[in-house]
Amino acid sequence: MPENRIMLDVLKGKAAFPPPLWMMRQAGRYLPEYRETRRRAGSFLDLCYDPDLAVEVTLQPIERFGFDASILFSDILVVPHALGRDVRFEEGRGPLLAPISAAEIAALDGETFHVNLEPVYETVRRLRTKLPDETTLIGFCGAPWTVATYMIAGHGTSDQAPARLFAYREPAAFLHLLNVLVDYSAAYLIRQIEAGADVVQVFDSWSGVLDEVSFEAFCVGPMAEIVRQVRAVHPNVPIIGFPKGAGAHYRSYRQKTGVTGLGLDWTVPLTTAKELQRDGAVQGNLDPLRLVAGGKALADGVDAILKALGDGPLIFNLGHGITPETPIAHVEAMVKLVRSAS
Ligand SMILES: Cc1c2[nH]c(c1CCC(=O)O)Cc1[nH]c(c(CCC(=O)O)c1C)Cc1[nH]c(c(CCC(=O)O)c1C)Cc1[nH]c(c(C)c1CCC(=O)O)C2
Repeated sequence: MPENRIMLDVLKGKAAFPPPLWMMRQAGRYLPEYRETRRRAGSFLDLCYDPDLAVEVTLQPIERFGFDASILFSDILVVPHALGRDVRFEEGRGPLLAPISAAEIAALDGETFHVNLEPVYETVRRLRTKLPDETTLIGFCGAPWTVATYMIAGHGTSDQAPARLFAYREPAAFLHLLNVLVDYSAAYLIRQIEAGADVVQVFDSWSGVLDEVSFEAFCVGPMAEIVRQVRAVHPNVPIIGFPKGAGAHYRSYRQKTGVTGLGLDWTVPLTTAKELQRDGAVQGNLDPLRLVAGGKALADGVDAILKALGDGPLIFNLGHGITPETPIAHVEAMVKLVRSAS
């Protein structure tokens, strides 16, 4: 592995200034070239499973902005899809799944899991050969809790009430679902690493809707087990955990799961982020809407993060994914602000 992948140094706890920079959802609808490829692909899942097109869209933001890291283009819902669940993406409606029952959870079968995901592994292999040597390649999956919320409700919700109720009413079935997702997610990350991913990130986008006991049981426990399983095979590959909305739980999340890097959403105060940085690298946490607004809102947000966190191990990122309405000129301005900072 080349010495010059700056993000890997930061994940080892070293400070780098200006910090390495990438954006969650950096390949997406705010880019006209993404929309063009997407039209050629047919369905969204066709795009995820077509290595030619998935490589193409993964590289688009690297070619345009020269980010320090490239994230595999795929989706967290390919895991339930590869486990045989019906998953669709409808224009303007987001993901639609067949809601899973307790009986279907007991019958989940991963016999063809890796065969189904082979196009994703092929995408990772091709990416590692095509990317500039100094660009870090990030593989990813969804955290068991977040993936379970979509499997249970069948669609996105604002508070994940269906999954929370299911967890309380059907604890045994729910626990089994989390355990299945832990094992397959860990195996999926291991295969991505073997295909060439330098770092893996686990997205727990819905960890912020849980009470203390449930956060511990549904987010921390499963993530600790994923980290254990991945490290047992690949002890030196950094793992970034992004428990969005974890608030007061962020510190114990890192301590109990053992993640290398901690993704922070934009609501985490920078004084708290500074404290979290004492235990290792942090990633974040610009409000994506500052990037939509641009101008002073953007400059102030970037400046505050760099001032607070720039002298420690920081990976500059948004506090969640970039939104489709973001002007490209604002992304260019953000890159300039971060890279020219002194
Ligand atoms: C919850 C979640 C999903 N997917 C993901 C998460 C976790 C991160 C987060 O909270 O945003 C993760 C994800 N989804 C996608 C990536 C690609 C890599 C990247 O560039 O970051 C990643 C890392 C592509 C995508 N995944 C999706 C799109 C847009 C669909 C399209 O192009 O038609 C992209 C580029 C679809 C998707 N996929 C998902 C939803 C809710 C949606 C619909 C919302 C939307 O439309 O933005 C599930």
